[in-house]
Amino acid sequence: MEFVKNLAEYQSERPCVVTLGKFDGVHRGHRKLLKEVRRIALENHWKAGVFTFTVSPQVQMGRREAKMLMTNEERENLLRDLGVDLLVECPFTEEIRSMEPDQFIREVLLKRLHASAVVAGTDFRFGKDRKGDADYLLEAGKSMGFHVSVMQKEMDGEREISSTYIREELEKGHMEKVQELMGGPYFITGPIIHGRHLGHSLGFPTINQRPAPEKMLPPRGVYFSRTYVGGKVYQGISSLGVKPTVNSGNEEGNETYLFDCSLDLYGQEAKVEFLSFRRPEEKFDSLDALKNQMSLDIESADQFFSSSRFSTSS
Ligand SMILES: Cc1cc2nc3c(=O)[nH]c(=O)nc-3n(C[C@H](O)[C@H](O)[C@H](O)COP(=O)(O)O)c2cc1C
Ligand SMILES: Nc1ncnc2c1ncn2[C@@H]1O[C@H](COP(=O)(O)OP(=O)(O)OP(=O)(O)O)[C@@H](O)[C@H]1O
Repeated sequence: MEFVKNLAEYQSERPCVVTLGKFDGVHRGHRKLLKEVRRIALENHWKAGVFTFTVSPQVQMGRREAKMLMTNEERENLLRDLGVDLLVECPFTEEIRSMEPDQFIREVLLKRLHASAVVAGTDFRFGKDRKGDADYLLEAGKSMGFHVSVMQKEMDGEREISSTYIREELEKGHMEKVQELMGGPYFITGPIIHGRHLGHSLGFPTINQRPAPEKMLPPRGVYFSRTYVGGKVYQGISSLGVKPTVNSGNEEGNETYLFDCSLDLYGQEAKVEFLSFRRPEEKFDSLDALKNQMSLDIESADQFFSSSRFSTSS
């Protein structure tokens, strides 16, 4: 996949079919557009392109409402896996914000991306003050000679699937619903770091991760999870939160007890999928009480994996 960060210095030689937007979470609605992009690209031997914006972690730090379902890197990796050939990640600068729709089409879509086709949802807006819409794009396509596909919104019953809808469900810890809307489980990625090494003495060693500051997290608590690390997949149980029983700090982290794993995994990248919420995080009076609860959690995870559709995937 070609990855372009500096649009001003880029000019595609080959034609492309492109879809545009934030694509946070790369949900089922987005996937519908991407499928159409791939179809058109294959049919015409064009590049399958996505134009999106860089989300600045600095701007978002500490602003809960601005948190993202995916980091830029997670989105990039997923788009690559979904068959995107060209990803343009553009900072949301004043220059871009103030472009009239016509100027955006000529300068960005035609000149820089060499777009021969554009794919968008019915509510797509672009250009200064969001003046450009799907109808504008269709008209421009006719007069300037590029194809436009406007796709109906993918629905969940009466409600349109959107990143906003998924954020609402994530805040409630409805992981099954989030998975259904996204088209895959909610996950975090990051290196395995050192914890306080208490896990071994408790009898439940865990891998520790610190999620990216801009990453939106489900409620603090215990989740049945699946982890990809070192080329393997493990079932397990994760605890997301601040560990109030053993910690006085407020730094949020994720700990995962992997079933059937005794490897040293420090420093490796891991992807942890949160499949189902089990219970909220608690502050226990003693380590023994915490340990008893962890045993119960692990028992319930065994049941979850043997009775659920995740039972065959480890
Ligand atoms: C299944 C599971 C449930 C947990 N639940 C809680 C909890 O409710 N409250 C809490 O303070 N810590 C909880 N923890 C975190 C433990 O406190 C933590 O794993 C232990 O202290 C080891 O930490 P360390 O890796 O930093 O050594 C849980 C951990 C796991 C694996
Ligand atoms: N449910 C959907 N079905 C089909 N296309 C969609 C759907 N949701 C968004 N799109 C289209 O995907 C592109 C990118 O959408 P974008 O990520 O900006 O919006 P969104 O998912 O609705 O998020 P938000 O809730 O933040 O507005 C746009 O062309 C948009 O119309």
